[in-house]
Amino acid sequence: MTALTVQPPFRVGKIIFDLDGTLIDSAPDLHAATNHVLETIGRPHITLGQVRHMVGQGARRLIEKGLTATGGRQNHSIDDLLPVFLEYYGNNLTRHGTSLFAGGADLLDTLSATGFGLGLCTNKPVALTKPLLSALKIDHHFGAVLGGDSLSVRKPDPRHLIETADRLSGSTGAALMVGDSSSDIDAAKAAGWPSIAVTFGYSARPVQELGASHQVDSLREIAGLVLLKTQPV
Ligand SMILES: O=C(O)COP(=O)(O)O
Ligand SMILES: [Mg+2]
Repeated sequence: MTALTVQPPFRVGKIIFDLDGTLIDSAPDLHAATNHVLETIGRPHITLGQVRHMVGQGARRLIEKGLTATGGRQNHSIDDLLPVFLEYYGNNLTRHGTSLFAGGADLLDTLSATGFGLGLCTNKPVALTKPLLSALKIDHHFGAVLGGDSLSVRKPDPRHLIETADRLSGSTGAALMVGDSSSDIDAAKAAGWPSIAVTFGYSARPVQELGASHQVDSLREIAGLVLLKTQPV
Protein backbone atom coordinates (compact mmCIF):
# COMPACT_ATOMS: atom_id res chain seq x y z
CA MET A 1 0.00 0.00 0.00
CA THR A 2 1.19 3.50 -0.84
CA ALA A 3 2.30 5.48 2.21
CA LEU A 4 -0.07 8.19 3.33
CA THR A 5 1.37 11.50 2.24
CA VAL A 6 -1.28 13.85 3.49
CA GLN A 7 -3.30 13.59 6.65
CA PRO A 8 -6.60 15.18 7.58
CA PRO A 9 -7.70 17.83 8.25
CA PHE A 10 -7.15 18.62 4.58
CA ARG A 11 -6.52 22.32 3.92
CA VAL A 12 -8.19 22.66 0.56
CA GLY A 13 -10.45 25.12 -1.22
CA LYS A 14 -11.92 22.79 -3.83
CA ILE A 15 -13.42 19.35 -3.48
CA ILE A 16 -14.00 17.22 -6.56
CA PHE A 17 -16.45 14.35 -6.21
CA ASP A 18 -16.83 11.22 -8.23
CA LEU A 19 -20.49 10.32 -8.83
CA ASP A 20 -21.34 6.61 -9.12
CA GLY A 21 -20.50 4.66 -5.99
CA THR A 22 -19.37 7.81 -4.18
CA LEU A 23 -22.23 10.31 -3.94
CA ILE A 24 -24.97 8.18 -5.43
CA ASP A 25 -25.97 4.55 -5.33
CA SER A 26 -26.79 4.22 -9.03
CA ALA A 27 -26.18 0.47 -9.28
CA PRO A 28 -29.90 -0.49 -9.33
CA ASP A 29 -30.52 1.54 -12.51
CA LEU A 30 -27.18 0.62 -14.13
CA HIS A 31 -28.09 -3.00 -13.37
CA ALA A 32 -31.46 -2.66 -15.13
CA ALA A 33 -29.87 -0.97 -18.17
CA THR A 34 -27.14 -3.62 -18.43
CA ASN A 35 -29.70 -6.41 -18.24
CA HIS A 36 -31.79 -4.66 -20.90
CA VAL A 37 -28.77 -4.77 -23.25
CA LEU A 38 -28.06 -8.41 -22.41
CA GLU A 39 -31.69 -9.32 -23.01
CA THR A 40 -31.67 -7.80 -26.51
CA ILE A 41 -28.92 -10.23 -27.51
CA GLY A 42 -30.39 -13.24 -25.74
CA ARG A 43 -27.94 -13.29 -22.86
CA PRO A 44 -28.94 -14.14 -19.27
CA HIS A 45 -29.27 -11.41 -16.66
CA ILE A 46 -26.45 -10.59 -14.28
CA THR A 47 -26.98 -9.83 -10.59
CA LEU A 48 -26.95 -6.47 -8.83
CA GLY A 49 -23.96 -7.74 -6.83
CA GLN A 50 -22.00 -8.32 -10.04
CA VAL A 51 -22.84 -4.86 -11.39
CA ARG A 52 -21.72 -3.19 -8.16
CA HIS A 53 -18.14 -4.18 -9.01
CA MET A 54 -18.34 -3.26 -12.70
CA VAL A 55 -19.05 0.48 -12.48
CA GLY A 56 -16.52 3.30 -12.61
CA GLN A 57 -14.89 3.16 -16.02
CA GLY A 58 -17.83 4.28 -18.13
CA ALA A 59 -20.72 2.68 -19.99
CA ARG A 60 -18.60 0.92 -22.63
CA ARG A 61 -16.62 -0.95 -19.95
CA LEU A 62 -19.81 -1.85 -18.10
CA ILE A 63 -21.31 -3.41 -21.25
CA GLU A 64 -18.03 -5.19 -21.97
CA LYS A 65 -17.96 -6.63 -18.44
CA GLY A 66 -21.61 -7.68 -18.77
CA LEU A 67 -20.73 -9.59 -21.95
CA THR A 68 -17.68 -11.19 -20.35
CA ALA A 69 -19.79 -12.36 -17.40
CA THR A 70 -22.40 -13.99 -19.66
CA GLY A 71 -20.36 -15.89 -22.21
CA GLY A 72 -17.75 -13.53 -23.61
CA ARG A 73 -17.54 -10.77 -26.21
CA GLN A 74 -17.90 -13.16 -29.18
CA ASN A 75 -18.90 -11.10 -32.21
CA HIS A 76 -20.82 -8.40 -30.32
CA SER A 77 -19.86 -4.83 -31.03
CA ILE A 78 -19.81 -2.40 -28.09
CA ASP A 79 -20.42 0.40 -30.62
CA ASP A 80 -23.75 -1.24 -31.51
CA LEU A 81 -24.77 -2.00 -27.92
CA LEU A 82 -23.84 1.38 -26.44
CA PRO A 83 -26.81 3.28 -27.95
CA VAL A 84 -29.17 0.55 -26.67
CA PHE A 85 -27.74 0.99 -23.18
CA LEU A 86 -27.76 4.80 -23.29
CA GLU A 87 -31.32 5.04 -24.56
CA TYR A 88 -32.69 2.74 -21.88
CA TYR A 89 -30.61 4.25 -19.09
CA GLY A 90 -31.34 7.83 -20.19
CA ASN A 91 -35.07 7.11 -19.89
CA ASN A 92 -34.71 5.30 -16.57
CA LEU A 93 -32.07 7.18 -14.58
CA THR A 94 -33.74 6.82 -11.19
CA ARG A 95 -36.61 4.41 -11.87
CA HIS A 96 -35.11 1.48 -9.96
CA GLY A 97 -34.08 3.45 -6.91
CA THR A 98 -30.90 5.42 -7.64
CA SER A 99 -30.44 7.73 -4.66
CA LEU A 100 -27.84 9.64 -2.69
CA PHE A 101 -25.80 7.65 -0.21
CA ALA A 102 -26.63 8.41 3.42
CA GLY A 103 -25.40 11.82 4.51
CA GLY A 104 -24.80 13.03 0.94
CA ALA A 105 -27.33 15.86 0.94
CA ASP A 106 -26.17 17.21 4.31
CA LEU A 107 -22.53 16.96 3.32
CA LEU A 108 -23.01 18.96 0.11
CA ASP A 109 -25.11 21.55 1.99
CA THR A 110 -22.40 21.95 4.63
CA LEU A 111 -19.52 22.18 2.17
CA SER A 112 -21.37 24.64 -0.08
CA ALA A 113 -22.42 26.79 2.87
CA THR A 114 -18.87 26.99 4.18
CA GLY A 115 -17.47 28.21 0.87
CA PHE A 116 -15.81 25.24 -0.80
CA GLY A 117 -15.76 25.11 -4.58
CA LEU A 118 -17.40 21.79 -5.47
CA GLY A 119 -16.83 19.96 -8.74
CA LEU A 120 -18.20 16.72 -10.14
CA CYS A 121 -15.91 14.50 -12.22
CA THR A 122 -17.45 11.26 -13.45
CA ASN A 123 -16.80 8.78 -16.23
CA LYS A 124 -20.55 8.72 -16.94
CA PRO A 125 -21.52 10.55 -20.16
CA VAL A 126 -22.16 14.20 -19.29
CA ALA A 127 -25.56 14.24 -21.06
CA LEU A 128 -26.79 11.67 -18.52
CA THR A 129 -24.94 13.16 -15.56
CA LYS A 130 -26.62 16.56 -15.59
CA PRO A 131 -30.24 15.28 -15.58
CA LEU A 132 -29.33 12.80 -12.87
CA LEU A 133 -27.88 15.55 -10.66
CA SER A 134 -31.07 17.57 -11.25
CA ALA A 135 -33.35 14.61 -10.51
CA LEU A 136 -31.53 14.09 -7.21
CA LYS A 137 -31.64 17.85 -6.50
CA ILE A 138 -27.91 18.30 -6.02
CA ASP A 139 -27.04 20.04 -9.30
CA HIS A 140 -26.92 23.53 -7.72
CA HIS A 141 -23.92 22.57 -5.56
CA PHE A 142 -21.50 22.04 -8.43
CA GLY A 143 -19.61 24.85 -10.12
CA ALA A 144 -18.22 22.42 -12.70
CA VAL A 145 -19.54 19.09 -14.00
CA LEU A 146 -17.38 16.99 -16.31
CA GLY A 147 -18.38 13.60 -17.72
CA GLY A 148 -16.35 10.83 -19.26
CA ASP A 149 -16.86 12.38 -22.70
CA SER A 150 -16.28 16.04 -21.78
CA LEU A 151 -12.58 15.90 -22.68
CA SER A 152 -10.45 13.66 -24.87
CA VAL A 153 -9.13 12.08 -21.66
CA ARG A 154 -10.89 10.78 -18.57
CA LYS A 155 -10.08 9.28 -15.16
CA PRO A 156 -7.59 7.79 -14.33
CA ASP A 157 -5.97 10.53 -16.44
CA PRO A 158 -5.28 13.36 -13.96
CA ARG A 159 -6.22 16.01 -16.54
CA HIS A 160 -9.88 15.07 -16.05
CA LEU A 161 -9.67 16.10 -12.38
CA ILE A 162 -7.43 19.10 -12.98
CA GLU A 163 -9.72 20.52 -15.65
CA THR A 164 -12.75 20.09 -13.37
CA ALA A 165 -10.98 22.02 -10.62
CA ASP A 166 -9.78 24.71 -13.06
CA ARG A 167 -13.37 25.33 -14.17
CA LEU A 168 -14.41 26.22 -10.61
CA SER A 169 -14.27 29.93 -11.12
CA GLY A 170 -14.18 31.95 -7.94
CA SER A 171 -12.65 29.16 -5.86
CA THR A 172 -9.02 29.10 -4.89
CA GLY A 173 -6.73 26.75 -3.02
CA ALA A 174 -5.67 23.16 -3.34
CA ALA A 175 -8.07 20.43 -4.40
CA LEU A 176 -9.12 17.14 -2.84
CA MET A 177 -10.66 14.16 -4.65
CA VAL A 178 -13.39 12.01 -3.13
CA GLY A 179 -13.99 8.73 -4.97
CA ASP A 180 -14.69 5.03 -4.71
CA SER A 181 -12.50 3.40 -7.36
CA SER A 182 -8.93 3.04 -8.54
CA SER A 183 -9.61 5.40 -11.45
CA ASP A 184 -10.41 8.19 -8.97
CA ILE A 185 -7.55 7.59 -6.57
CA ASP A 186 -4.97 6.95 -9.34
CA ALA A 187 -6.01 10.21 -11.03
CA ALA A 188 -5.65 12.10 -7.72
CA LYS A 189 -2.22 10.59 -7.09
CA ALA A 190 -1.07 11.51 -10.59
CA ALA A 191 -2.36 15.07 -10.06
CA GLY A 192 -0.50 15.29 -6.74
CA TRP A 193 -3.79 15.76 -4.83
CA PRO A 194 -4.85 14.24 -1.53
CA SER A 195 -7.81 11.87 -1.80
CA ILE A 196 -10.52 10.28 0.29
CA ALA A 197 -11.79 6.84 -0.73
CA VAL A 198 -15.26 5.72 0.35
CA THR A 199 -15.52 2.08 1.40
CA PHE A 200 -19.19 1.59 0.43
CA GLY A 201 -18.78 2.11 -3.34
CA TYR A 202 -18.14 -0.04 -6.37
CA SER A 203 -14.42 -0.70 -6.28
CA ALA A 204 -13.43 -3.97 -7.90
CA ARG A 205 -10.36 -4.02 -5.60
CA PRO A 206 -10.26 -3.79 -1.80
CA VAL A 207 -10.47 -0.05 -1.02
CA GLN A 208 -7.56 -0.20 1.42
CA GLU A 209 -5.32 -1.20 -1.51
CA LEU A 210 -6.14 1.90 -3.57
CA GLY A 211 -3.62 4.08 -1.74
CA ALA A 212 -5.95 6.98 -0.90
CA SER A 213 -4.79 9.52 1.67
CA HIS A 214 -7.72 8.56 3.87
CA GLN A 215 -10.79 6.34 3.72
CA VAL A 216 -14.28 6.72 5.15
CA ASP A 217 -17.17 4.35 5.80
CA SER A 218 -19.78 7.11 5.50
CA LEU A 219 -20.17 10.45 3.72
CA ARG A 220 -21.04 11.83 7.18
CA GLU A 221 -17.33 11.65 8.12
CA ILE A 222 -16.10 13.92 5.36
CA ALA A 223 -17.02 17.37 6.71
CA GLY A 224 -14.92 16.54 9.77
CA LEU A 225 -11.87 15.79 7.63
CA VAL A 226 -11.66 19.07 5.74
CA LEU A 227 -10.84 22.32 7.42
CA LEU A 228 -14.16 24.15 7.19
CA LYS A 229 -13.78 27.72 6.04
CA THR A 230 -15.52 28.94 9.18
CA GLN A 231 -12.83 27.37 11.38
CA PRO A 232 -9.75 29.40 12.28
CA VAL A 233 -6.69 28.28 10.29
O1 LIG B 1 -18.70 4.03 -14.85
C1 LIG B 1 -19.43 5.04 -14.96
O2 LIG B 1 -20.34 5.12 -15.82
C2 LIG B 1 -19.23 6.25 -14.11
O3 LIG B 1 -18.56 5.98 -12.94
P1 LIG B 1 -18.00 7.12 -11.96
O4 LIG B 1 -19.13 8.12 -11.69
O5 LIG B 1 -17.67 6.32 -10.76
O6 LIG B 1 -16.83 7.75 -12.65
MG1 LIG C 1 -17.24 5.77 -8.90
